Amino acid sequence: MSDLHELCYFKNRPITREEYLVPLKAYLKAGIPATYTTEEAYNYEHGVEKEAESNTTPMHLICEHVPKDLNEEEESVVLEMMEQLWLNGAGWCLLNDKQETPACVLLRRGLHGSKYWDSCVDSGVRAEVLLRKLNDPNVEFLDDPADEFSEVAEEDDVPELVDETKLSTEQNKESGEAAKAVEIVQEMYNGPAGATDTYLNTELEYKNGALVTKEGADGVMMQWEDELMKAGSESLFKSIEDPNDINILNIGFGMGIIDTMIQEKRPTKHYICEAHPDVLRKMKEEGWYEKPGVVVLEDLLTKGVFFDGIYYDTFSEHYEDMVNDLFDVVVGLLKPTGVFSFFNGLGADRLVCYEVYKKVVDLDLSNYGMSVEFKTMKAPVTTLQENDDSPDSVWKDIKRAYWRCPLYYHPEVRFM
Ligand SMILES: C[S@@+](CC[C@H](N)C(=O)[O-])C[C@H]1O[C@@H](n2cnc3c(N)ncnc32)[C@H](O)[C@@H]1O
Repeated sequence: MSDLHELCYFKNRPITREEYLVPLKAYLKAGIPATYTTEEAYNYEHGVEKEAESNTTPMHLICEHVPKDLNEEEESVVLEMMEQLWLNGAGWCLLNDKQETPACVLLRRGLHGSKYWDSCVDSGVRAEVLLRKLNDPNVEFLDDPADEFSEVAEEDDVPELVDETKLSTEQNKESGEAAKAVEIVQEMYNGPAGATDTYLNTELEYKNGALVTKEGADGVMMQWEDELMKAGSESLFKSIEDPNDINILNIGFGMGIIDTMIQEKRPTKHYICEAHPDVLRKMKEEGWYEKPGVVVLEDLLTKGVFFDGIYYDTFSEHYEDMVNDLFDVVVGLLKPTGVFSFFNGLGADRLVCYEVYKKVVDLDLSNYGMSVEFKTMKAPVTTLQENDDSPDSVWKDIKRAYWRCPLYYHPEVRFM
């Protein structure tokens, strides 16, 4: 084990700047990467050449060993140690041998919501926002960023944010671990199916309280989400401009759960946008095309109608689609008093990713002059991994669980 790792076990108390922060900074300055793993240290010491499969980083060790009874002073030293590691490119979503990110370790130890947890989430948000910028074709890189990196690293008086951004950029570009982390995150956020075109050409079936793809058994919609849909339908009727002229739009019919709830509230007009032929067939069979006030749109056309409430819950679409296309549409179609809500499954494979995306979506919406409020709800325990083998697990016969969080953050979005 390296000295850097040794430090992260917090064997000596009290935790002071001199004993912990100062050496940590020195190791990093001497060139030990913030992503140096215990597996790499082991392989080095034992002459193993094979690349390790897991990544237990110093950040994992800190999250695993930070004592729970720290006083304020000690806590601030630990937080500064974490900041130093983030600043030097520690990965917020690298996985240890238990497939845990550093924040997952905190969660397991009952430290969800602690300052250490917030530090992990904030680092994730910065990394995600930066990643977006790096992928933006309009961003130009000036000169050779490697030169800039070494200059910046040596200047102590450079403002922190600038410093961190440049360091992280380099880390993301140069480190294999960071690239792997990016892959993991993208996989997490991309949801159960990749592309809309493929999805629309995939046969679906309604089976055992779920809408699934016929061959792959991907869950498109499941009955256990009804409480979440209830919260969605309530939100849509919260800011009605004229009670005699209520217009609601739902994008994505699925099992018609939210649409049935919307119907019970008798809006003047209820637009439903749905694209999949098998779902449209089901809607015809169930008489949705003939219901008074219901307008079925097979494509999201602008009809000169403005909505009191818009709900969005589709399948196989990526977060980028929401930011790049949907938010434009919402801004154009929502009444100034209206409420927009959506099925919030962004990053729901793990709580830390879910909370990172909660912040990212807030930042993105603010660019549209909108703000989001989240109401915390409990998600059914049968969705959690530890219940996978129980007979009432909702994931029985479903290829891939798309929900693993104990909480659901129900979003309500309004113009600021
Ligand atoms: C998760 S389900 C919606 C479930 C619905 N909220 C409910 O309460 O039952 C997603 C639905 O969105 C539909 N969908 C997928 N892509 C779409 C698109 N581009 N436009 C409209 N609907 C789409 C799918 O066919 C599917 O019926």
